[in-house]
Order: sequence, then structure tokens, then C-alpha cells
Amino acid sequence: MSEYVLQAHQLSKHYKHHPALDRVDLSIRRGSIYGFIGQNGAGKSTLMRIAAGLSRPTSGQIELFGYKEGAQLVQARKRIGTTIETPALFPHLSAAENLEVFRLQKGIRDKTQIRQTLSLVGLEQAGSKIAANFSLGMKQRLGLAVSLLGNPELLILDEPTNGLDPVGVVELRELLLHLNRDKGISILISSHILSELHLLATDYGIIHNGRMLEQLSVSELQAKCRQYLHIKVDSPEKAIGIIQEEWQTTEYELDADGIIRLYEPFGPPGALSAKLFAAGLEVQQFMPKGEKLERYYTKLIGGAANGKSVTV
Ligand SMILES: Nc1ncnc2c1ncn2[C@@H]1O[C@H](COP(=O)(O)OP(=O)(O)OP(=O)(O)O)[C@@H](O)[C@H]1O
Repeated sequence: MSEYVLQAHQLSKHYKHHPALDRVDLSIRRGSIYGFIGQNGAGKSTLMRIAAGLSRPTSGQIELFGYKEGAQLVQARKRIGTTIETPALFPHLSAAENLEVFRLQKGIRDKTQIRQTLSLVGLEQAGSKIAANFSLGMKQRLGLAVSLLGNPELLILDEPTNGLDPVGVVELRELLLHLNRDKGISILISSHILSELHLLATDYGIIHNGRMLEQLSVSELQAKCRQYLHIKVDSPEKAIGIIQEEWQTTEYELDADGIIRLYEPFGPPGALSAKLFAAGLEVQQFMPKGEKLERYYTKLIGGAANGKSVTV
């Protein structure tokens, strides 16, 4: 079994001369929630459409569950559920009736899936209500239920929080976490708001102008955004001994240049520098460092210099 549910290999898509995707590599691990972040027009939908088989790449390849070619790739696409281009719901039909239409369309025999998916998205009580009377959040849930018919192993969701109020965003997050943790469904979710995926994603891909800028796990992102004390002394080993003794922490790194990074939470920096000094160490550099999530992202995509606003 492939470790990855979805990979893109040097994937490019050109519209006339405009590269919507430019040699993008991406890897989504089985069981992960992959937050695909980029501004409007970055290329997120283009990649998702190619993955779902709704568009063809100009060059490069998509690999789904380890399959790249022909009939196997077509077969593998049956194992994904997506809300991209889900046909509009029928407003005069109930949630259950809507699902019944899609069940027949998808050729799924098992009728019990209707009740199961309604319950999965928390709409079991609303099964007989007509869709026209649903809130936007409920419509989103019903749309998600449609994509869950057929028990997909990977969900591809293009900006599903668009238009939701903050409560709706939280509810959707809880639902996606449930699908991921309890049902083992891997999720690719796009957004132009990094902080919205902050409590959800286990991995991130940051795309800008059709190019993948960075892929990183949540712990890598946290490490990059974590506050730390940057310390350079003439004897780092001795300093580390003092840090361990005085602060009883192992939350530090020593790099090849002899720089110590002492991560949060740390006590008053003044007390530590005094200790180092008292121990006879020559303190060459001693400063707080680290970035906020927002600054990290803005810097990565070139920030205000490219003239577009960024929401984080
Ligand atoms: N059918 C098309 N014809 C021409 N250009 C297109 C087409 N579809 C997308 N594009 C262009 O490709 C680029 C990437 O678009 P895409 O929709 O993938 O971005 P996105 O990151 O999903 O943004 P958004 O959040 O606005 O949907 C944009 O410059 C867009 O204008």
C-alpha cells in the first residue's frame, strides 16, 4: 500500500501562455490533513481539478494511491470524494432525498449509506427537512455528505469555509477532524487563510503564482514560528550545561555554527544572560528571535511587495 494517497510530480498546467501550475511537486501522506494554502489565483483549484480528473495537465503527472496511468488511475479516482463541481443540491428535496439522487447517479447499491453519511455529517435530525430551508453551514454539510457517498479514502475540498460564519468554520473543522481521526479519511483542503487551517492541518503546502514554495509538517511550521533565544557564546557546551541545570529544559538546539536556540517557554532572558556571564562565558550574541505564523507566510510569498493582500 502506498504511503501517499496523492502525489503530484512536476505538474504543470498552462492556459495559453499563462502557467497556472509550474512544475509542482506535492505529496500527501495517508491519514494526513493537508492544508493547501495560497492567495486567489495561486493554482490550488487547478491542481485539485487535475487530481479529480476534471482537467488534464500540460505536463507532469498525478499519482493517486500509487497509480499514475490509464485504467488504474481512473479506478483510483473512485476512491476519492470531492466537493469540486458537485452539482447543485435540489432545493425542494430533503437532505435524504438529495443524497438518494446522488447515490443513484454514482451507482452505489448500498442504500444504508444515506443514513450513515447523514449521521456522519451531523444531519441525521435534518434528513427530512427540505434543502431550501438549510443554513449555509448545513448546505455545506450536505455537500460534504454527497462527497462521502461511496466511502472515499481521500476527500478533496476546495475552500470549503468560503462564506461560512466563524461558528460554521469551527463546526466544519470539528467534522473534518472526526472524519480524519475516527474514519481514517485523508483530506486535502485549500484555503487562502492560513490561520483557518491552523488547528486542522497536519501538513501544509504553500503555493504562489503556480509554484510550490514549501511543503512542511505542522511541527516544522511550529518550529519555524516558535519564539526562541538565539545565544552565541565562546563555549556552547558549557552554556548548555547551565541551561539544563538552571532551566531544566531540553527544548534547545545547537547548530553547526555553535548557535544555541533555546525555545519557548523560557524564563526571564536577563537571568540567563547573567548566569552565563557569571560562569565566565563570553556572550557574543543573545537575542529573542522567532516569527509569528502571519509574518512567516507573508515573508514566504513575498508579502506586500507583490501588491496583493494576504489574510492570515
Ligand atoms: N479555465 C481557465 N482559463 C484560463 N485561465 C484559468 C482557467 N482556470 C484558472 N485559470 C487561471 O489559472 C490561475 C490559477 O487559478 P486557480 O483557480 O487554480 O487558483 P486558486 O488558487 O484556486 O484561486 P482561487 O482561490 O481564486 O480559486 C489563475 O491565474 C486563473 O486566472
